[in-house]
Amino acid sequence: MSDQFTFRLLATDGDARRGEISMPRGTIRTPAFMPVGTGGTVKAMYMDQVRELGADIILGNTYHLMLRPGAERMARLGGLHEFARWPWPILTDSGGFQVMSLAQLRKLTEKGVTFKSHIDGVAYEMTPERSIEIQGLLDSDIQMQLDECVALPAEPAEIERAMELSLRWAERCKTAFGDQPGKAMFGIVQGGDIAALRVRSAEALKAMDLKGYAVGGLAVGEPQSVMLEMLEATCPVLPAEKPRYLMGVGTPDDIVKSVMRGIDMFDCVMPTRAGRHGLAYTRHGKINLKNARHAEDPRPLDEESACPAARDYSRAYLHHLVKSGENLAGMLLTWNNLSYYQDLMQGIRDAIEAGRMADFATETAEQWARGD
Ligand SMILES: Nc1nc2c(CCNCC3CCCC3)c3[nH]c(NCCc4ccccc4)nc3cc2c(=O)[nH]1
Repeated sequence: MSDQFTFRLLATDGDARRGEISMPRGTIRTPAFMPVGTGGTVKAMYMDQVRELGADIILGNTYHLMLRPGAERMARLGGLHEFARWPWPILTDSGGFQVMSLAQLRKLTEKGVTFKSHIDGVAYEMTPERSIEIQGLLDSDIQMQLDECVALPAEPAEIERAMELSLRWAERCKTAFGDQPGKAMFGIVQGGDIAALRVRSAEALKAMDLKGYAVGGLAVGEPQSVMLEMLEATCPVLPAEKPRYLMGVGTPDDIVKSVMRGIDMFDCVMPTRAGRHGLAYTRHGKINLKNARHAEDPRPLDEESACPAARDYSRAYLHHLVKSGENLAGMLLTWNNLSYYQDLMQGIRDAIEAGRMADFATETAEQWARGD
């Protein structure tokens, strides 16, 4: 059977890449932003709205879904695509990052991590093998290896230990995943803020000949400059013909700068979480609709947007909804924010094809700085 997971480079502009991932469930245009659908839902959105905004792929969360409704139950219900009515590609994180940030009483050993559910205190063990098994039960299209991500700043010895453990877990995940045509398992580069460890991690993962590579261990408290330096150290080592996914990133500015250093895929809770907290992302920068200055502003967020949430509602109305705690506030602002992020990605893809990524970066930064 011909390989059903392919990545094609369509254009490059400096280190920026315009590409396309083809999978049985659909095509992913890169650079891509992947909306986060933690518990099988992109919060405050209907799935067909998410699709209409231009999302080719969404994220699911192994940690949340294994706790509720449960991986075996999800499989009995036909898998996550059927459950959530999203027939296109889904990428699932391995759960390790969420365990370390959400679960209680975590114990990490060579074998894996044991923890108690933050929902009902039930004890679980997550090993590389079980993480891949759960992602398979969810019928995930792109599965992430189980890894250990350390928060920064951290001691070099600690960063090295976690990086080397993650490499051993990558081997175990590769073995557990086996050969699943049409699906992919991505390795995750670790190494904290130490370039030499990043290079060692990337070289070792490259030797495993995986279908794609994530850069993890970033957006965990380090300055943007350090994150960008780590990308400059890591991306040149990764195979050019495989996709690169920067986990948990980020703001529009993070995304533009990371694309220019060779990243193809992004995920972040920012646009959805911020939307539920009254924050709007627009071409002119971030707007906090809680602020009283919007109370009588009749203008929409962005009259040139194709998204009704950005074009048809006054800031005064959005301010009212936010102050009143209305559900519609989170719905409209999430709709606006995801629309803005997908428009940003479309702008980036067009700019790379036109060989004008540097100009695009300058223009967008000027617009954000202008505010309104
Ligand atoms: N396996 C793994 N996952 C990581 C993640 C989770 C990515 N989103 C997963 C989705 C799956 C479902 C939920 C999320 C990260 N997220 C961040 N930063 C988020 C920073 C942030 C925090 C809050 C708001 C905005 C940004 N760094 C990350 C590093 C790693 C990593 O090394 N390994």
